[in-house]
Amino acid sequence: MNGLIKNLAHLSVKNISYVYSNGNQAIKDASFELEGGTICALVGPNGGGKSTLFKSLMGVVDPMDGTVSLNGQTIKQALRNNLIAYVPQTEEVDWDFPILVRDVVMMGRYGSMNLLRIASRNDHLEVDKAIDLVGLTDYKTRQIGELSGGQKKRVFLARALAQQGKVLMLDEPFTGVDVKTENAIIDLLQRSREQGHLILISTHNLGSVPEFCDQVVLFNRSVIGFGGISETFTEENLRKTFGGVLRHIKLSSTELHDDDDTRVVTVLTDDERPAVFYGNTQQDPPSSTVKD
Ligand SMILES: Nc1ncnc2c1ncn2[C@@H]1O[C@H](COP(=O)(O)OP(=O)(O)OP(=O)(O)O)[C@@H](O)[C@H]1O
Repeated sequence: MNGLIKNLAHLSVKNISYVYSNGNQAIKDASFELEGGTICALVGPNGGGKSTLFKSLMGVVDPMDGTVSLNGQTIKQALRNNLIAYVPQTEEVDWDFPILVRDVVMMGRYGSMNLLRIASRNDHLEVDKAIDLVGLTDYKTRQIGELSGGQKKRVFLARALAQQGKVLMLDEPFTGVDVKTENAIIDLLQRSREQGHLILISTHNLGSVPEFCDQVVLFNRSVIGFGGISETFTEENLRKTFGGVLRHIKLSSTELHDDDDTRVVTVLTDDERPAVFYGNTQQDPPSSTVKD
């Protein structure tokens, strides 16, 4: 959070595969590489393997084949060296556990403390700063279970910011948050990118991907497409990723507009009526502006 980070991250995922014990193949021969100073979206259908990919990058599951490394270190070494911060899906957390907001955020500092985990003055300062950045200073001494869904997400974002890892991974941080909170989170991620952090974010909110991400990994068991937003986040690639079923996908890219019409287009399945969305308001489309 303080100034530019040194030695930018280089995350390398090479030919990894993972099969759950019940035979579900969640990842098949996936490869991509990312550098610090980037926000990369991880996009794919439900059950497409995004969370399992995150778990592989967090060392929670061990790929049967392939390798994951960060700056030449194995993921286990990178975790020990405190290089990776993670914001989990809200459902993965036990909210009944009695713990204060500031203590959750302090967990982000554990990797920089000694075995006794005695927080230094600097640890307290960093925790206060991170809580302030996510706008929760007034909630610092609240039990986390007493917060709303969006506030809980911000607590975990603060924990990740306080950790100051080179890589920040967020699993669906926008689910259930209001527009103001989403914008505040995007603003924080953009600031982290400017400092040189590598940010990998899984999201179903496809409309906002071109607005704040530089790169995208399109993922459905394997990498369907990977690269810069303008060349990779295309209708054709999205159709491949989602198996031809696109619902409420808003693309304002020129690919869907050969004219000066800048309205976003929503592509629906074949049996549904096409529609144009103006912000959040659905209206009947002038047929000439919609290509499906
Ligand atoms: N613990 C598990 N045991 C067996 N199969 C699992 C387990 N967790 C996930 N799977 C299966 O692995 C596949 C990938 O699941 P995963 O949760 O990684 O997808 P996802 O892209 O994160 O989905 P969503 O967008 O719905 O969160 C799915 O077919 C899922 O049913």
